[in-house]
Amino acid sequence: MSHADPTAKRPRRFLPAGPLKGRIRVPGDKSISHRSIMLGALAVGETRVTGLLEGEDVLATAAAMRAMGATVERTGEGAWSVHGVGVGALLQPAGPLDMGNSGTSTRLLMGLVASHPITTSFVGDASLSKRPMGRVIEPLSQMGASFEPSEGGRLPLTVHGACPAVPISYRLPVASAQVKSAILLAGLNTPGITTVIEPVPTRDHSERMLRGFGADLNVDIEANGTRVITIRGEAELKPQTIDVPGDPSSAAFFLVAALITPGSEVVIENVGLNPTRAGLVGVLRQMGGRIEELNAREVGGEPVADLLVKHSALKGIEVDPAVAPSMIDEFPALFVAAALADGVTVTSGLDELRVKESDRLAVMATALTAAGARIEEREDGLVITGTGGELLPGTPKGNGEAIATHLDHRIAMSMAIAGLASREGVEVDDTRPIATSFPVFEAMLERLSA
Ligand SMILES: O=C(O)C1=C[C@@H](OP(=O)(O)O)[C@@H](O)[C@H](O)C1
Ligand SMILES: C=C(OP(=O)(O)O)C(=O)O
Repeated sequence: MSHADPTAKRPRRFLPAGPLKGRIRVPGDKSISHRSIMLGALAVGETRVTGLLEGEDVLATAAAMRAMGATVERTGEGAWSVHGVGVGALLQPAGPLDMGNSGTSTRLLMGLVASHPITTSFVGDASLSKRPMGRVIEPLSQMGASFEPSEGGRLPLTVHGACPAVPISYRLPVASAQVKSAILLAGLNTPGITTVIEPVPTRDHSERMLRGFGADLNVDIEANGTRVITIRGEAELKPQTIDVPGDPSSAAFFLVAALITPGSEVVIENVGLNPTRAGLVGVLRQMGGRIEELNAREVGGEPVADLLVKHSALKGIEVDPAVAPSMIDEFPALFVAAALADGVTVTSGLDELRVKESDRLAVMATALTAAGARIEEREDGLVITGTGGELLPGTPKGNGEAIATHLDHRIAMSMAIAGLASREGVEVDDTRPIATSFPVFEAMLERLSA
């Protein structure tokens, strides 16, 4: 019997490795997985999902939808069946909804609850409890819901849904798919037409999937690129069969790992390449990364391809801030690529990275510096002077101590791949958060470098 303390951190040293070779298939897209369960839970009848990401964040969404009356069952590996209750028929959960580490679950479900006759509390881990919820509280309050948040608009918080809610027209003050989606989901059970005006486009899975489930949703694109999204409420959703494409945000770690590890050649199969998500591939190519798209096709209404990636001599570039929303979760991995490139990489327009699972600008600056990189942290981005080769610990600021990951899965995985290109390895203080989005990450990394 194991006496290991389940609450203890799980540190690990990621060692330099030989070339990465082989084919992998990363788990299903996290954003699409959350939405499959939420929308399935609102449709009348059975929605079947394959390729669902079975990470902790998505399991938190599944548990919450169950607590509000839907039947959500696992029928096989990545195969799930959801019997929905119908829009407007979510039930009052018996206790607080535990969102774990997941911002997407929290903000989207706050939207759903906001237009149902439900009062419930949302709780989460230490990381999630620091993240700003005011950005959804504001529009959802305009729709009639009321909120009792903790100080600073944070979790734990209680939502009192409004039924009927009031349709609004809301211009997004931050480029956030979570805020957009929260309003659209609230709009599903709101009489009349709810409008979201999106000056900077963000991932559009909610729009695609709501339409796929039969919602009356329309997107107009103005001459300046602003997107005006309208949804007619009191909708009836029809159950769907969904095949979830591989997550480009998970593929990102292996793209970068193969690019920076000499001799590597890897095929990552079935990667979602929705243009609102695929920014990293273009940026890595601009840096000289050899990435080919093979077998381009459509899966679950999303563009998908197999990516062939080979070790490449990367060079530093200035990253156009306009691409940021289409690769927002991939910056920690990009920073690793930049730390090993030849020359300087400048990033800007990344204020949103400061309110993710951790402050990803500060935490990656500290982590990469400790691993031997040269980083200048600015208000809205990092300036990284690449080594053009490997990371050498023991630089003046590096202290060889374990990298602090601050309950952030993407920091842990980014620094794990930085270890591949280091002379002495990189020690990550806690690998547990990886399970939120990519439970098989470590096994996949071992298989490719074996
Ligand atoms: O809508 C989504 O599924 C997500 C939107 C993004 O967050 P923001 O909306 O806060 O940018 C992203 O960082 C997150 O991982 C998933
Ligand atoms: C920001 C992320 O997720 P969330 O906001 O759902 O916690 C992420 O996965 O990088």
